[in-house]
Amino acid sequence: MSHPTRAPFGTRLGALLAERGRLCVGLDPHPSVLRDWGLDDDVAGLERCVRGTVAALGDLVAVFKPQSALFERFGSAGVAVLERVLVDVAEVGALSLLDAKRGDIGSTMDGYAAAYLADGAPLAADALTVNPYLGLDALEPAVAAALANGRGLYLLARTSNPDSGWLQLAERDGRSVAQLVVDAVAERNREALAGGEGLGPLGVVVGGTHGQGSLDLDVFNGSVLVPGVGAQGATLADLARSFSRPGLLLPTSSRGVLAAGPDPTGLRTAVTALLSEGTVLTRP
Ligand SMILES: O=C(O)c1cc(=O)[nH]c(=O)n1[C@@H]1O[C@H](COP(=O)(O)O)[C@@H](O)[C@H]1O
Repeated sequence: MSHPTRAPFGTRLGALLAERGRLCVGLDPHPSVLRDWGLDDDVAGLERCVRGTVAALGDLVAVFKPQSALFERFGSAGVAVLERVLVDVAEVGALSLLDAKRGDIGSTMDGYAAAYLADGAPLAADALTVNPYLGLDALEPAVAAALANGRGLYLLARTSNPDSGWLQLAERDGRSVAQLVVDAVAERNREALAGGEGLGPLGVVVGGTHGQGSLDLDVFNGSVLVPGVGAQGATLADLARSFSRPGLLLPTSSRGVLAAGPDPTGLRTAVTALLSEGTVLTRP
């Protein structure tokens, strides 16, 4: 059942991507980013960087992805900035994807679902990255909360780090572990969509550094978040060549975009260039 006042996540995402273009900007306020912006590596610097980025790009970008770790490193004061920037993202009409990669046994996952996916929670986001490698049963509370509240989840499938294949390309019955995640997500989306068209509420993460590789996305019915664009070396043209269905992709770049700051015009120029480059991702 969807939240009465909020359309399903896939519907909201699809509409916004059609309007603004297919790009997610990661809010990863590393010490090096703050230094390059001429800011101190403290809570005031953190706040200037992330809120300044959303203020500069809020009308251009469909999705912002704050990286929780880089706020948590300042303790409760950093988490307060995360709360504030989640509100900023909502106020500019973009979607927030909180990158916290949560995953724990089901009873604890209830707690994470209450923290990030419940209406009224201070850290509630439109979507959350989650780690399925404890087993899909463990994620059930998050799936239930997301579906009930018109929010989304992105499950890690094939991550961008160099050795992710060590686990994620191991095979069971001829399918890679990453493929098992993709197929399980597609099945849940089919149930959630109940015969309807469009994107389901659950997405997967596939690193752009590896490309599609042996993954089969032919019948996938959700958003595919693709990190690794920019600082990790992938380009949107690479993605268009590598993926059989580039129209499913949500490329995300953090340091690659933030490097153009702090000047708002510089940030907007960098994002406008990526959005126009992103038109190569047109196949459905
Ligand atoms: O889930 C993610 O966003 C993610 C998955 C993955 O496989 N690789 C990956 O880099 N990420 C995140 O995407 C961001 C990449 O940042 P940049 O390399 O600066 O663009 C970081 O916040 C990572 O934690």
